[in-house]
Amino acid sequence: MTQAEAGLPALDAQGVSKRFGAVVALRDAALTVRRGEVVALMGANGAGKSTFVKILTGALRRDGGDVRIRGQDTHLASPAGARAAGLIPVYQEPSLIRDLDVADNLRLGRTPADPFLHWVRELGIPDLRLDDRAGDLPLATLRVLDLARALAAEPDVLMLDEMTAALPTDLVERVLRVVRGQADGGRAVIYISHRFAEIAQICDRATVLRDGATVGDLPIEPGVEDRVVELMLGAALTPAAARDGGPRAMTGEPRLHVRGLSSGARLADVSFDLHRGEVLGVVALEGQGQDELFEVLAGQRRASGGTIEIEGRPQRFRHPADAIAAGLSFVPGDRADALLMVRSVRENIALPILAPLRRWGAIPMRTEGARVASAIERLQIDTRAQGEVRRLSGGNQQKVTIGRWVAGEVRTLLLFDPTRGIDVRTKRQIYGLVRDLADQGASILYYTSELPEIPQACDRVVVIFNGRVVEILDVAEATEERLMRAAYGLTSPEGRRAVAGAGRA
Ligand SMILES: Nc1ncnc2c1ncn2[C@@H]1O[C@H](COP(=O)(O)OP(=O)(O)OP(=O)(O)O)[C@@H](O)[C@H]1O
Repeated sequence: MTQAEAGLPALDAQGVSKRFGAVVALRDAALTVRRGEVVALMGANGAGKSTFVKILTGALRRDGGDVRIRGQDTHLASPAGARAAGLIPVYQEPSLIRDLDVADNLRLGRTPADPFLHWVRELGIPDLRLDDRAGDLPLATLRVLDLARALAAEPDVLMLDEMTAALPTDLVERVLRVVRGQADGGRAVIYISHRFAEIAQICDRATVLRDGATVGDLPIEPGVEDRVVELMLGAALTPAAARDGGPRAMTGEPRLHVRGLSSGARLADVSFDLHRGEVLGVVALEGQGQDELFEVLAGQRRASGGTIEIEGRPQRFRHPADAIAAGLSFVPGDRADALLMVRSVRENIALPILAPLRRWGAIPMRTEGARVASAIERLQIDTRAQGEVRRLSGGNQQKVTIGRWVAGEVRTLLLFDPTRGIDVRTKRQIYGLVRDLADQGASILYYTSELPEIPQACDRVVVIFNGRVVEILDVAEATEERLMRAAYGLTSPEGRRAVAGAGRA
């Protein structure tokens, strides 16, 4: 690199536009990033962030605008061309081919194994084997592997789209350290996220997109959050309504009674009760058995021990249909598992409504239509590209997975990290929805990788460590510090007493 090049922005994009048929995804997007900087790219769901990154990495062609790399006007015609120019992305959805093992995936992407494995260890996954089949790995691991692959390519400009959204807190910390380290080592980073705490921790500036246009570029300093939200939404966000009444008294027979549940190597011994009208939070670091717990409850994986009772009746699930028939509705963390990608928003939301109605002959379209419309409205799903769900922005796809259960009549909802990739305003709507469902008598098990969500949405919280429940707390006592300590296996006497109580049949 010449000295003149070194002084120029690593990447400078101005006036970028892009349409998909009638949908204007970008009108006037601009972004500049220099070496040594982490720039946050922010915007509400559907603002155009992913489209912008795809243009900057050659995955999509822009309709108009200029892109300069180290001062050179550039037409990025393909992902390979962008890679050659040093622009490397990590997208929202895992990119490894599920049917291949890790080694074959590396070969396919021409990723050198040694630096890849170095970054995998650095990022906190010490036990990865190259012969692991990608499809058998948890979503969080797949995301970290995508990042390790990008780092192994030694990017000039690293672009991370919702990198931490599926990660538990311990992995998030490592990722943030590594990403900041990249910039401190002289690289440029573009960081898309809906999490302000992370942005405050590692970013230098925030560029804000609204409806496809850049509307602000601000240095990160104390108090910038409100200004960013205002720019993102075009208005100030009304303060979150305080939860009224505190946790309700949990009396009577629990709706879901789980005792000594175990499965595979990770889920060792989990017991808890979930009551009617209750939202029970689940907190755990990566790989503590939470994935297995939800899979067993959803009928996707067999329990090797323990019991599940629903309203006093013992259950044994052999298939997801058994869990659904027993009234358990599962929203998985990986939306690719939940959605029919080439079907419409309406069909995806109507799926569980139609299944029971079909048994009675003709489908009453009006009832279905009204329920679907109400779910779309309540979750503010952006339906500009509603013909096929795969064309929606990531956050809007996530809303469809939740809308499906809001539109139906849900009794027990198993939510696994439901706000992954969801913007700040819609997150609040989801907490409100979860509370409304509970007020109407639904029971909700709510795993979240974002601790600040617990007081917003939950009545009580169980913390799982090493496949076991180590602490059960009322939300009033569940400070972030206490939850983190418990998540690392450092529990309190009160929490241990509550766990001992739940262990009694
Ligand atoms: N292939 C496509 N065909 C039609 N419309 C599309 C396509 N890809 C994106 N869009 C539309 O472009 C708009 C911007 O989407 P984009 O994914 O860039 O948003 P985003 O800011 O990344 O949102 P999120 O925070 O939800 O990930 C959305 O209305 C989306 O539906």
